Amino acid sequence: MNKTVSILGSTGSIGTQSLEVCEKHGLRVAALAAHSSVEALEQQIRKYKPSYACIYNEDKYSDLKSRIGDMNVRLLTGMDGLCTLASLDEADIILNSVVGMVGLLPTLTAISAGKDIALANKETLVAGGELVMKAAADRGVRIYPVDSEHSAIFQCLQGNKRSQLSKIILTASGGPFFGRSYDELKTVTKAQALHHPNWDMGNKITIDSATLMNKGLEFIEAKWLFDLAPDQIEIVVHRQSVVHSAVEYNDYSVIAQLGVPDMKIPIQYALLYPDRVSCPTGRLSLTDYGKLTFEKPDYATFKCLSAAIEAIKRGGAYPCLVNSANEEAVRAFLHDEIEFIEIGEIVSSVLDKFDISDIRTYDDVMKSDKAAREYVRKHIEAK
Ligand SMILES: NC(=O)C1=CN([C@@H]2O[C@H](COP(=O)(O)OP(=O)(O)OC[C@H]3O[C@@H](n4cnc5c(N)ncnc54)[C@H](OP(=O)(O)O)[C@@H]3O)[C@@H](O)[C@H]2O)C=CC1
Ligand SMILES: CC(=O)[C@@H](O)[C@H](O)COP(=O)(O)O
Ligand SMILES: [Mn+2]
Repeated sequence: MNKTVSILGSTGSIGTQSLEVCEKHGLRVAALAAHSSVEALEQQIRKYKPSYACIYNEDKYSDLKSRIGDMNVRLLTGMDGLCTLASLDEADIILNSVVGMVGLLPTLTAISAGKDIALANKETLVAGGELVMKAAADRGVRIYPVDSEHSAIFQCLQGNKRSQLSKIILTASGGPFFGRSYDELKTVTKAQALHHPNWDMGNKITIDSATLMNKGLEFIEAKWLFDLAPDQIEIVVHRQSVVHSAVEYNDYSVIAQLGVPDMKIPIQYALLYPDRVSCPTGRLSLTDYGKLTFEKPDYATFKCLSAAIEAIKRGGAYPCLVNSANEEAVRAFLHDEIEFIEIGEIVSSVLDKFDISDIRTYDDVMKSDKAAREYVRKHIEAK
């Protein structure tokens, strides 16, 4: 497996698991990037000896630079640095696992450079899905999904005709608050929201799972990755996170992908596609689970989910607006500025506050992003 990988977001949940996969299969790590985690990035640079590293936060640059003075690595910073790592000559594939729509420009840069992408950063496709998919098609670049549900769908498509797909079944764990009423959600705490039943992930996506915004983002991500109409996507709550998603074909045969809830499986499939070799994880024992359950989501209680679906049905800038509003609302919740219940209120209010506008360029995305964030910040300050 002599592939070379550039990892954006290497100190996070996906990034560290990707490094385990690289180590297990002898993939070379050409580049590592983080936002501010100087110590963790220093350790990774010492261990993996990349040619390039990037610390996005410019205030952390000199600290990291002095720590790694003895290492033969080119250290960069800021968005220019991140984009350099996204388009490295020596990388065969770029793994984008930064969090948030800040990952969009590196994704577009990787595509311009003709680099295949293993994409975990779902906000990229939510904010700029049409731009990304068109650019990838024009440049002949492959986007391998890392998100577990999208990897499952991608796996279920192998060996079948895309033209004979009738719909996909996108599974959702339901998060820590599945079954709670709207009133019950008013008193949940940050610690409870950060406790996902099945997955150990970064804070932002863990909150998204609790509000079910994650499933809304994944609905939009699936629309773009697999060229689906919204009515071809059915969301099913499956509490055990063993069936990672499924595809129904025209003959009503449904093909699903199953496995233990461990991101190393989809990460490895994206990095080593189409090879299937031993993964550093456990085996699935269906008899240990005994029972797998499937239920309908509660769209009225989990307002983020319905807002995201409405946004992609309306199209234009709406998916970007709900995503950016969510990023700001989650940031505020994590900083104890708002309550959990307000995240859904804020995200859905965006649909009434902004008129439809087109997204034709990266600058259009950034304008909508700025407008949504300003709106949310003012809303929170005015409280
Ligand atoms: N975790 C999971 O199991 C899954 C995650 N995803 C998606 O993958 C992405 C990453 O999630 P996750 O790993 O959980 O998140 P984490 O918060 O654990 O990690 C985020 C990583 O991105 C880095 N980062 C953030 N912003 C920047 C930036 N501007 N420039 C460079 N690096 C940056 C962080 O650095 P630092 O440490 O310095 O902050 C960190 O390394 C998200 O989009 C998420 O939705 C999808 C499916 C599953
Ligand atoms: C592991 C992964 O892919 C996450 O996106 C996961 O799906 C989150 O679980 P939820 O189904 O609770 O959103
Ligand atoms: Mn997922």
